[in-house]
Amino acid sequence: MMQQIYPQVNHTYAFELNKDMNFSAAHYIPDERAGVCSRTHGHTYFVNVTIAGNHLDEMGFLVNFRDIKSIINDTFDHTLINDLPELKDKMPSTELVAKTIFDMIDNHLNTLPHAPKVLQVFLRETPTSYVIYRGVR
Ligand SMILES: Nc1nc2c(c(=O)[nH]1)N=C([C@H](O)[C@H](O)COP(=O)(O)OP(=O)(O)OP(=O)(O)O)CN2
Ligand SMILES: [Zn+2]
Repeated sequence: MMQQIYPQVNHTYAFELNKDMNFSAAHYIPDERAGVCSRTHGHTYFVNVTIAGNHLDEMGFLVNFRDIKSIINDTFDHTLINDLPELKDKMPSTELVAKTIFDMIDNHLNTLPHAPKVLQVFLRETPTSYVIYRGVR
């Protein structure tokens, strides 16, 4: 799909996992300064999530790739992002969608006893526009 090299995160964890995926969704930026982007339009978003940790679960997984895909697709695929409760009262910009994905993955990882960490969410909205979110450190 996206066989692409993403910007790397410096860390000292023993394991690093990356999951690529895409989802289709519509949005609009409800501000006239956004110009044509204030009209409802669609994208095929491309996502790369970077997760790291020092310990694995009983299956030898840092985290199940399929769980990461489900968390994102079940929320965003074939939606109007403006209507999602996850972005209530927020603009559905690439920046805030990337942060929302990061926070959703972070919440899931915090339920796992071996405590992997999400380090980076790369979100491409168009062939020429993408955002990276790494959380507040
Ligand atoms: N900082 C941001 N700027 C813009 C966002 C955003 O989320 N964050 N979003 C938009 C629009 O939603 C639009 O979908 C993307 O804009 P743009 O990159 O201009 O898309 P194009 O395909 O038209 O880009 P070209 O390089 O001109 O082909 C706007 N800005
Ligand atoms: Zn857009």
